[in-house]
Amino acid sequence: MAQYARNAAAVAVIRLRNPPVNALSLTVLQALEDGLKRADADPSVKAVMICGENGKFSAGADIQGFSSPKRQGIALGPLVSLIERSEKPVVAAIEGIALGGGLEVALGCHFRVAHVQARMGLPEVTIGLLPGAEGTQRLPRLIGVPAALDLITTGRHIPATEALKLGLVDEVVEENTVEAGIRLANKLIASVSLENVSSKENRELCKHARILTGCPAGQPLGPRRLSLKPIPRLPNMEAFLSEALVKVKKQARGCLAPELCFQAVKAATEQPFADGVQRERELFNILLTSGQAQALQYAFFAERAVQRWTTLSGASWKSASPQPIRRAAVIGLGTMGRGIVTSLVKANIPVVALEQDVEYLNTGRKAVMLLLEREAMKMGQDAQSLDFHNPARLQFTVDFDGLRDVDLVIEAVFENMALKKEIFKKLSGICKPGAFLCTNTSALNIDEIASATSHPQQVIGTHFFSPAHVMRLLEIIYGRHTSPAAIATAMQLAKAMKKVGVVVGNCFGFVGNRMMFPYVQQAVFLLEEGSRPENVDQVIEDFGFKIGPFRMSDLAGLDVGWRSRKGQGLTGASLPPGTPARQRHGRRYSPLPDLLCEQGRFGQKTGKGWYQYEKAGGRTARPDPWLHSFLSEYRDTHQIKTRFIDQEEILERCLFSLINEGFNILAEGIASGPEHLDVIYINGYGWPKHKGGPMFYASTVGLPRILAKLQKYSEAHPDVPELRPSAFLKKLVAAGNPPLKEWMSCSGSQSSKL
Ligand SMILES: CC(C)(COP(=O)(O)OP(=O)(O)OC[C@H]1O[C@@H](n2cnc3c(N)ncnc32)[C@H](O)[C@@H]1OP(=O)(O)O)[C@@H](O)C(=O)NCCC(=O)NCCSC(=O)C[C@@H](O)CCCCCCCCCCCCC(=O)O
Repeated sequence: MAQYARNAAAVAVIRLRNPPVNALSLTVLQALEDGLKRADADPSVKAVMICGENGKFSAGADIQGFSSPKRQGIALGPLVSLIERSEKPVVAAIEGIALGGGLEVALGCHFRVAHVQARMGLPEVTIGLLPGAEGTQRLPRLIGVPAALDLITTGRHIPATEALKLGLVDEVVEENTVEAGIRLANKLIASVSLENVSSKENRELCKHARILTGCPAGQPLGPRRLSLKPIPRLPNMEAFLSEALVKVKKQARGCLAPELCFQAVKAATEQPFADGVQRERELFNILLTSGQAQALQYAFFAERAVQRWTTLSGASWKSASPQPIRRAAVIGLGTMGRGIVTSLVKANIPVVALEQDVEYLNTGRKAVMLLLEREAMKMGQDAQSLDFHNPARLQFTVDFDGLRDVDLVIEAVFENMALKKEIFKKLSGICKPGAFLCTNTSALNIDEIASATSHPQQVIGTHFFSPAHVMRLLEIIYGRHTSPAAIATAMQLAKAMKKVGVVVGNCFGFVGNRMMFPYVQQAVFLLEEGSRPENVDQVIEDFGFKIGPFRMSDLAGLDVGWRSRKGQGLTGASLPPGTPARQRHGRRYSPLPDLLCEQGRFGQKTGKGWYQYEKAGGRTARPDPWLHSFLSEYRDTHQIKTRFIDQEEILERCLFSLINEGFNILAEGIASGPEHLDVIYINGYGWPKHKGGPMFYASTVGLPRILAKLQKYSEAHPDVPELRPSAFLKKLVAAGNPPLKEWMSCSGSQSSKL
């Protein structure tokens, strides 16, 4: 709702109230409209101030409402117009946040005062929409087309100081914003009512109010009504807009909202306000019904739902308390360790960074300092807080004794079980008993690592993604003995590092890599059967992935998987003589990646892999004629009949096998809901967010179709168990293809939090 109050000095205060973020539900909108009408009808009210409860103006329209079947009721756009038309000055007092529809309400007000720590923005684009309450028409009139286009197409939040520079707010205050808003409202009242009074003091007050408001005498509000303002012209508007469109399209990678945001702002430059608003509405409705908005809004809530973690044994976020991390340590300063140290420093956690010897330490130290300097450059003034040259904040050592008093250690050494166990044994003897011992591993067994310590309840997996200071995902893996406090602490740490932590169970590859395995496997099988790396990558990139499986493999290095397969006895010296080239343990196996590695083709780092590069370390992938003839010879050698494989088959075999593994993971309780898998894939594996993640995508394709396709491919490839439909998928189809939020109630495992 919105609370209406009168203060003694003729200012009506309307306070938006809908905890926790004062989202503009229909009830809030109705109360806001009632408040405005009441203030208008009361002759003793001379000005209105709108603010939000609990130090937050508003996070915008209630996102839940967009997916509710009943969307009738008062619309926000007309309400913003109503505010703007008011004959009594309306002031917005912005504290905390004014986002989306919240900022649009503020744009309807005649004056805006913001607290210095407030943040503002129009993030609708990030949930697949555009500012649909006339914001695409008012904002460019206020701050100009380039700045408005930037805010609307990126959805970025800006601090109050930047808003002041842009002219988005009139005043930034450090003190109580509501009081400042009332003070301004009182000055405005004085400006209106004292116009014709001739005392010197009143004339001064009037002058002050006019300077403050920029309103000429006798027309106190006209120029403050943004709908009446012309769009600030650019000398080269057309050229500017064409360039901007190219940029927006490039960054959107198949997501509709940025381009439609652009179109709405373009309409503001070409049409009168009312027509622009009409265009905004049309474009808004296209987005609202596009499916992408639904996917992006699902992703928004999924990211919040995974914060409410549970484990198979019933531990959960409700009962577990995170422990404070006053000091942390990182072991190993390779690529991952450097990124992890950087993330911790940025989170203001003092760090001890440890390497095995002085040479490695010096190399690692240089690399970390370089990363931190780059981060500091990006942060500008705020960088002072990093203070990373201070040894109390960041210390480098080769001495394990330096780890005695840390609260948490993140081991980030080479992916080798024996080495990790040796380190954990050492840590167990050195660290204080309450210290949490985290292992950065992408696949290894957490329980086995924990078995090397005397307090396995403190051991937990923290799977960072490369580059660790950039990637948002942190897969948090609990073992058999991991304590709820360790999970809660790791989740808290993820938040401090501005990452999204997802709690999952312990199995080979955990969630992300376990689902990735069948996807990559299918991609390689497709090469055997007739595709080329560039065909497969193109299909996957057209779907919206940032990078296809072969470009990805070249980037990560083919040697990583090769080492792991050698370790598993799938290739290399330990392979029993007589093992068929294309079969392991009775299943289909492709030795293609091993053969490339044997040729020294490790990907970008060697200048050759699935593609060729301009040089070792080069980044521009070009199709490689050598690889094409190598594939032909390989097919001849193994008498594989080549066929044309269409895009549909490429997409389905890669994605449906990945999704199928997702259903197995859910059935086993390794993740407690489909939203966990989706958050992992969006934030760690480049799954296009506007397709909602693999499990959401499955729900949009329809589970019966996924099942039928898997059955078809499985019959064609009986030696590929990953294509055999998961029992849980079959169960869901038999249960009538229930909506995603009901899946877990059919699993016999835990329930989804969505
Ligand atoms: C606000 C935040 C920055 C806060 O972050 P923080 O980390 O502090 O906290 P959380 O993110 O965990 O959030 C706490 C809590 O609040 C929930 N929540 C947050 N924002 C919203 C919201 N806007 N709506 C609902 N719920 C919200 C969140 O889920 C958490 O809940 P939990 O249960 O997990 O505790 C951060 O939350 C944030 O960034 N929020 C989103 C901000 C945003 O995107 N705002 C834009 C919203 S969309 C909008 O405003 C649209 C407008 O332009 C108006 C459009 C006009 C509408 C017209 C509609 C007409 C439709 C009819 C068309 C007819 C055609 C037809 O029928 O076919």
